[in-house]
Amino acid sequence: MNTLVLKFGGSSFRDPSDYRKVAAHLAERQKMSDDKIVVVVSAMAGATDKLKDSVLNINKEASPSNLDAALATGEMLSSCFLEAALSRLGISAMSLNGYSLGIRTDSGFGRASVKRTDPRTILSELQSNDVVVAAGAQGVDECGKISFLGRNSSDLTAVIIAAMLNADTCEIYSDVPGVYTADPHLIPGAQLIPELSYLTVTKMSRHGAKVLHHKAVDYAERHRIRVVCKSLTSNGAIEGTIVTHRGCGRSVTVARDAAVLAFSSSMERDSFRRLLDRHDVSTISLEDPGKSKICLIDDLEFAMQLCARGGEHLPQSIASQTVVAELNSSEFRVHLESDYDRAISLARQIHDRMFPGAATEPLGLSKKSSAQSTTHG
Ligand SMILES: Nc1ncnc2c1ncn2[C@@H]1O[C@H](COP(=O)(O)OP(=O)(O)O)[C@@H](O)[C@H]1O
Ligand SMILES: N[C@@H](CC(=O)OP(=O)(O)O)C(=O)O
Repeated sequence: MNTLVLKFGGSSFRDPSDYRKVAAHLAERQKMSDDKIVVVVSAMAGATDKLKDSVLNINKEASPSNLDAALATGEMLSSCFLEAALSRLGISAMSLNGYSLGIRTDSGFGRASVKRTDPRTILSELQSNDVVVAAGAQGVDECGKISFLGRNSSDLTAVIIAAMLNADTCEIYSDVPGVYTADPHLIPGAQLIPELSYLTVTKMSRHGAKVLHHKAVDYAERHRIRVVCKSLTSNGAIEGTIVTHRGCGRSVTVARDAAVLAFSSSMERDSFRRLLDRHDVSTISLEDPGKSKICLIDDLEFAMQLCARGGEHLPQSIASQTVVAELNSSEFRVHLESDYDRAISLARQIHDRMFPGAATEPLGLSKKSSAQSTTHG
């Protein structure tokens, strides 16, 4: 049995009517082949943040496992909505969530790591249904507690399921058709990159390009899965970028609200960085002579917990900055800017320099209105 694995992120579900649009697309796909479909969904846009705020408003010290159980409900609900939209079209569909998906994790709540996978439940549901709808970003730990794989990790769920089912391709749908030379919502003239290597996309993602999660790209590379980025439009699906072993693009990335941690010595910084590396927390190094800084674009809370548990020296200061990174050939040049608008104009200047003559109007809406310069990464 051949199975198609597709993923629709929160950007595809801004309104409840979007579930019907996605269901209609799946119905079309079904008509085109006899393949079964597994579709991974994220929570509706903004839902995960709302759930997190709600729990923390009730108890700002809610336990990580309590938070995970709450956040996972965003994807659970989304999968039920899509099941409803599919059955309305007469398509037999079953939604599965972390309790039944066959994804076992450790108990690292908040950013749990996958330990093993078991395709039996999905396969058995595919025997009696045409479509399985899987709630993204979740699994269960060895005690059967729900665990969240991390923010934006539904991409990872999709790739894990593709690997479980021996699918050779995983299609990731979002509100842009693929990976661009910069965020097309921020940078006029950002260009779609038709083919990119896993390594390049991972680097872009680790520096703030949200479109694909770096852990998903790593997993896809290890399991030889081709990732295809797509977008659903009123004229059907547009295929933008194929991620394989080929293609290295130049690009500019922007990461807002990154945490810049300053240590009193480079030894303390390096020791902290090694600790983060062991726990797979991405860091951006900043060549800043004498200042011993390191930058995290997310996972600050988790990093500080590791720091406390590991008896490491706490950073002397933590500042919030926007990181603008330019990827040229194999090197990153990193700029820090405390003012977001200035960071955006810097990113635009860099992009104009990289791609002279490309600048036009930004694609669609500008989501958000915007740098000491250091090298690296
Ligand atoms: N280089 C890039 N190429 C394409 N999109 C990018 C890039 N950098 C940032 N983005 C942003 O990634 C967004 C899509 O990712 P995301 O919001 O996580 O989608 P989803 O919710 O569907 O997973 C786009 O709307 C775009 O603003
Ligand atoms: N909803 C979760 C998981 C996710 O992957 O979302 P998205 O596919 O919209 O990036 C989050 O926001 O963290």
